Order: sequence, then structure tokens, then C-alpha cells
Amino acid sequence: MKNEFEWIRSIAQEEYSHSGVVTGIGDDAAVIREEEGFDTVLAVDTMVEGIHFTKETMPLEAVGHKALAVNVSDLAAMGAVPLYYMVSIAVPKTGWDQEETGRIYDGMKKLAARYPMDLIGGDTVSKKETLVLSVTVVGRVEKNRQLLRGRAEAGDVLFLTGPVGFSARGLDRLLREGRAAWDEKDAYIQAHQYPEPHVRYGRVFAESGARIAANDVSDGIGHEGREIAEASGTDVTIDWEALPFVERFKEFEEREEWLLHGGEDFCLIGAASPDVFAELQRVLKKENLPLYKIGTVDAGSGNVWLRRADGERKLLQSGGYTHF
Ligand SMILES: Nc1ncnc2c1ncn2[C@@H]1O[C@H](COP(=O)(O)OP(=O)(O)O)[C@@H](O)[C@H]1O
Ligand SMILES: Cc1ncc(C[n+]2csc(CCOP(=O)(O)OP(=O)(O)O)c2C)c(N)n1
Ligand SMILES: [Mg+2]
Ligand SMILES: [Mg+2]
Ligand SMILES: [Mg+2]
Repeated sequence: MKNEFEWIRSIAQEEYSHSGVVTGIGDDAAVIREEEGFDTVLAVDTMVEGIHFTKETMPLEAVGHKALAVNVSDLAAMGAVPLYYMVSIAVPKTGWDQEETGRIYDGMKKLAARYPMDLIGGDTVSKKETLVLSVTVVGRVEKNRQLLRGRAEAGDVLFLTGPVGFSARGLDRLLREGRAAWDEKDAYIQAHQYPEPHVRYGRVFAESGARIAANDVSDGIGHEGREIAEASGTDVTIDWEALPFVERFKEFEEREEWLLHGGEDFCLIGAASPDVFAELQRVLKKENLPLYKIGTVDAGSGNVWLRRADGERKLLQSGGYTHF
């Protein structure tokens, strides 16, 4: 078994992909240098064993993948390019070994290599009982091009960059069946275990320079739609029948819960004028990236409505995962 410092050396990258790393792992803090013309974007999200995953719901590589992915997703929602990350890991004194924590890092590194992102620091501590993994990410976006939640206006199209409800449907099965449900070919299990952050969408939105509101879907579109509505001083209306792949959920009693409040989908929900939406759809189509119109932004004050095919609207109550 490696001691703490040998272990840190073992997870450190041998070289960095970005020349902006002035000082990486191995000193009191990391130093990075940003280029002219860009703003720095920062986010941190934490995954806690028992709350965000268990050893039955997630392979260890997936825990690493997802801990970084949920953070990259927040960068995507701001239109940023992911660059660097830092990892704070609190490992229980019993029940976890170094081979297992190594697999968590393998999952993070595999995802990081795709952008690429450099691991520039972190922290290692021990604790009782459950593992806690906190990832801080650093990205950049062209000056003043960041995507904000408060930019929606009445008359806008409400859109989604991918399906919702898949992760919640996968989790439902994982909580009942545990490892027996692990299946690389099952879209619902994969959506829960290996979510794909929508970085490319965020970049297309930011590069367009148009007025676009965006939020990533960690807590369900009911919650994230409300955040857009509240920040923008509007209402939003979700058309149930327009939700991508809604027909696959028909037979399930939990369909509203999964699709509207399930969360952990990590696609983007956003709003843009009908003209901008059509142009974005055209540009994204060339890259085989679908953009779904799921509703409208209306005059109002922070409400979320759900509209059925017959046009009937009901106010959507708050939902989604809350920690307190
Ligand atoms: N404990 C905290 N201390 C300071 N800021 C926080 C804390 N928790 C959340 N925030 C901030 O509140 C905002 C919303 O956080 P959150 O709902 O976790 O966002 P997201 O769902 O996009 O991850 C963010 O700006 C985040 O940085
Ligand atoms: C074992 C287990 N139970 C329940 C869930 C569901 N769950 C846990 S946290 C969460 C919401 C997203 O996490 P949060 O920490 O609120 O992320 P943020 O909004 O800050 O990005 C959901 C749907 C899960 N992933 N795993
Ligand atoms: Mg958060
Ligand atoms: Mg977010
Ligand atoms: Mg988040």
C-alpha cells in the first residue's frame, strides 16, 4: 500500500496538455495563466456515497466519470471550454482500498483526456463511513459570451439538447436490481452511470453570440425550467408531447416524475428567439446534434406550466432532488 504522498504522485499526470499550467500538482497551490480575450469559468459539485451513488448503482470508473462529467456539464451550461480540474477525495478508513480509489481516477482521467482537461491539484483526507468526491473545474469562455439563466424573454422557444428521464429510469432499476442491472448496451443505465456533458452545444450557443438562456439539467426540467423563468422574470410552458422519446415512457406510472423531476440528465435546457432557435437547429444538424423544441417562454413571474396535447395547461409544482 502506498502512503498518502506516494499515492498522490501515482495519480498525478506526467505532463500537462495545456501550456497555461504554470504550476501543477506538487506545490501549495496551482498556478494557471489565462489568455487575453477570455473569461475564466469555475464550478464545483460534490458526489457523496449513499446520496449520489452506491457501490451497487455505479461501477467505480463511472463514479469518477460522473463526478467530472457533472462539473463539465456546468461549464457547458455557461458556454465554456473545459480546461483544468481539481479533486478533493475523502476516503473512509474501512471498506475502501487504493485499487478502488484508483479506478475512480481512471474514470475521471478517461473523460478528461477527451477534451483534454488537466488535473492540476486536489486534496486527500480520510473519514468515517462514506466516500465523498468533490471536483472543481476551470474553463474559459470568450469575454462576455457566457450563457446565463436570466436571458429568456416572452415569445422565446424553450428547448432541450437531449432526452430527459433516462437517468431516473435507469436509477429506478439500479436501486431495485443493483449490479445485476449493469449493462453497457442499456441506454437508461448508461445515461445514469456515464452521462455525457453537452459541451459542444454550449460552445455552439456561445459562439453564436445570440441572446440564449441555458441551464444544465441536474435536478430535472421542472426545477431547471423554473430557475430560467425566475431569473428571466417570465413563465415557461413545457409541452408534454414534445419531450424527446416521451412515447417510451407511456406505460410507466412514474413517467411524470422521471421526465420532469428525475434529474441527472445533464443535457441543457434553454431559450432563444424562434429565429435564433431555427438557426441553431440548422448549424447543429450539420454535426448530427439534435435540438428539441419542448415549449415556450411566456409573460409571467417564475411559473412552470405543463401543457397537454389538447392544450390544457396545469401549473407544475416544485419537484426534483433537494438536499435540505
Ligand atoms: N455551499 C455553497 N457555498 C457557496 N455557494 C454555493 C454553495 N452551494 C451552492 N452554491 C452556489 O449556488 C449556485 C447554485 O448551485 P447549484 O444549485 O448547486 O447549481 P448547479 O445545479 O448548477 O450545480 C451556484 O452559483 C453555486 O456556486
Ligand atoms: C443512490 C442514489 N440515490 C439517488 C440518486 C438521485 N440523485 C441524487 S443527487 C440528485 C440531484 C443532483 O445532484 P445535486 O447534488 O443536486 O447536483 P447539482 O444540482 O448541484 O448539480 C439526484 C437526482 C442517485 N443518483 N443515487
Ligand atoms: Mg451544484
Ligand atoms: Mg448547473
Ligand atoms: Mg451542477
